[in-house]
Amino acid sequence: MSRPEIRVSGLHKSFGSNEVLRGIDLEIGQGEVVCVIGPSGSGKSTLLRCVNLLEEPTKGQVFVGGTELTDPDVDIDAARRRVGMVFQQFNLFPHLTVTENLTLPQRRVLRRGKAQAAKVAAENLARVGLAEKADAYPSSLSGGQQQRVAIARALAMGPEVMLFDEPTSALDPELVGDVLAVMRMLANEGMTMMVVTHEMTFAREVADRVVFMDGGVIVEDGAPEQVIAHPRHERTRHFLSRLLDPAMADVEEGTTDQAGTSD
Ligand SMILES: Nc1ncnc2c1ncn2[C@@H]1O[C@H](COP(=O)(O)OP(=O)(O)OP(=O)(O)O)[C@@H](O)[C@H]1O
Repeated sequence: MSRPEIRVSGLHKSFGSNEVLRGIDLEIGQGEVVCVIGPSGSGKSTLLRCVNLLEEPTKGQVFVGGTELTDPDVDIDAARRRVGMVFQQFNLFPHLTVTENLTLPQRRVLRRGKAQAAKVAAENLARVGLAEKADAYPSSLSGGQQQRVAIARALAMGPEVMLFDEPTSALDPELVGDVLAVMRMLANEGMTMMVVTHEMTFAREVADRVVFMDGGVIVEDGAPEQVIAHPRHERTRHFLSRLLDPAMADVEEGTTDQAGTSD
């Protein structure tokens, strides 16, 4: 692997007595795309949130581009700017235009001048295929377009790595493809990406590695074909069989009705 762009070492996170991350070690190389999968509550979001210090780890270290973000002496705001984050919800300001949604954080956080911020906004809107929506308000856009604006907003801050937390799970199925296409483009451009997703086609086709988490630990970490098609661990196999065939979950949990259908 090239120099790790993201390195997580001995990471623990507890909320009160609930130990959510129980010793995570993970390295992601420059330009690598890693998809993180796992059951609900396994700690995937908490791991992402620890990588950009939206959550403070209880123990362990996080490095991005060689800088330790968990070093108490580090300039936390500067360090955090190196990490772009895209959430399930788009979190756009409804009263601002698309361009203003992109310029505001640049001006407030990076102290960019108005013209420079507008130029960077325009470049990144073009990058996600939304140049013609520059003056629109978020409410006039589809969910997929709003998520692409959220991606452009993160890119406009010039991050070294991008984290995606279930970026398509709030979208209608027909809108998912456009967002995944933008993520695929970023991967092809060499962006280092960590993506929590259950989009298995994306994981198979775009990811360099798939990491399976369960119970706050990494159970399996390998090439997509290996983890998805030939999982080594029973826990991974069980999760994937339920994910790829949701009807199985109903059968196992006894929720299938007597006629054999479920709703
Ligand atoms: N801010 C918080 N305060 C208290 N508990 C939290 C907090 N954030 C997460 N947790 C708990 O941590 C555990 C793991 O949550 P997390 O969201 O990381 O899991 P996940 O694998 O991303 O799940 P999902 O797929 O449902 O999003 C859950 O039990 C959750 O309730």
